[in-house]
Amino acid sequence: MSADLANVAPEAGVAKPDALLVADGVTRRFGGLTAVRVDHLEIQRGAITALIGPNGAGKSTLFNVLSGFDRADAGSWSFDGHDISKRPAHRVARRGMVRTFQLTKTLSRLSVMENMKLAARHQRGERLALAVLRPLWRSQEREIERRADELLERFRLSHMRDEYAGTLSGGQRKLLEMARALMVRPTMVMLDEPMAGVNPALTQSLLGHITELRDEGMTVCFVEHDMDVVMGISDWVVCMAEGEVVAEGPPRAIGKNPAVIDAYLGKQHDEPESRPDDE
Ligand SMILES: Nc1ncnc2c1ncn2[C@@H]1O[C@H](COP(=O)(O)OP(=O)(O)OP(=O)(O)O)[C@@H](O)[C@H]1O
Repeated sequence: MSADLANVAPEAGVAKPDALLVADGVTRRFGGLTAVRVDHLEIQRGAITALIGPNGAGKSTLFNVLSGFDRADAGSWSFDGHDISKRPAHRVARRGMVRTFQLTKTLSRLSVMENMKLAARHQRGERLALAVLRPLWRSQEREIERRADELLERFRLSHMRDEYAGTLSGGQRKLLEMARALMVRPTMVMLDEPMAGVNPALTQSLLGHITELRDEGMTVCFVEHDMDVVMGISDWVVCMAEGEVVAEGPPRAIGKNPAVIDAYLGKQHDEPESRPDDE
């Protein structure tokens, strides 16, 4: 664990010594269902934070809201001291916070390189620039391509550069998702289940890439179901259940936290079905 987090109390909503992202009162409702109601959450700069919790806990919804891909019904959140609540995704990305997305059908029909270029344009929100600054755009295009090649090399996808993204294996897709997110040199990446559908050989490689990003100073927050992965690479773990943050702590302690056990097994797990006194 990074030394900075060593003295942080393992409590839901606890303050961090150097918080990059700070969220308050974030609520997202879908009809009658409150998918997210996070009172307070801080994400430590330069650390790997895992977001865990049972299915339907609200993890992806929280990611979507914080990164500007979904709207909140209430709440505010700041990134590096700047209020980014209610900002669209490309403005959040411009501030330095980017989330990964699974490759959609449309993206599968584009080449790996086209995917990389598209990520840069979308994250920068360049529609206006395209219309107004064509000459500048051409030189930007070259810079984008140079950056893309650099990242494809780093993630060992150079040989797939001109292939359709749809032909990539599950693990290669995850690498491409990560590479796409890095096109705009973010300070924080939010990875949604980066290991899902990845074979064990590539899992190691992906884990290596994630810790490498942290070691280079990037802040990483990821949603993950695989506890071995969580234990293996996170500096801090946040557990959600029914929309709320119910526990936080270092990975070695989180599995023993009663609130985490309750979240996964249901509160009734420690209540015997019938007590001897009842008889
Ligand atoms: N667009 C939507 N419309 C209606 N309900 C939604 C929508 N998105 C999410 N929900 C509901 O909000 C709740 C939280 O979902 P969310 O996907 O955020 O959970 P999660 O923790 O990411 O789950 P999982 O681990 O299964 O991906 C769920 O009950 C889900 O059905």
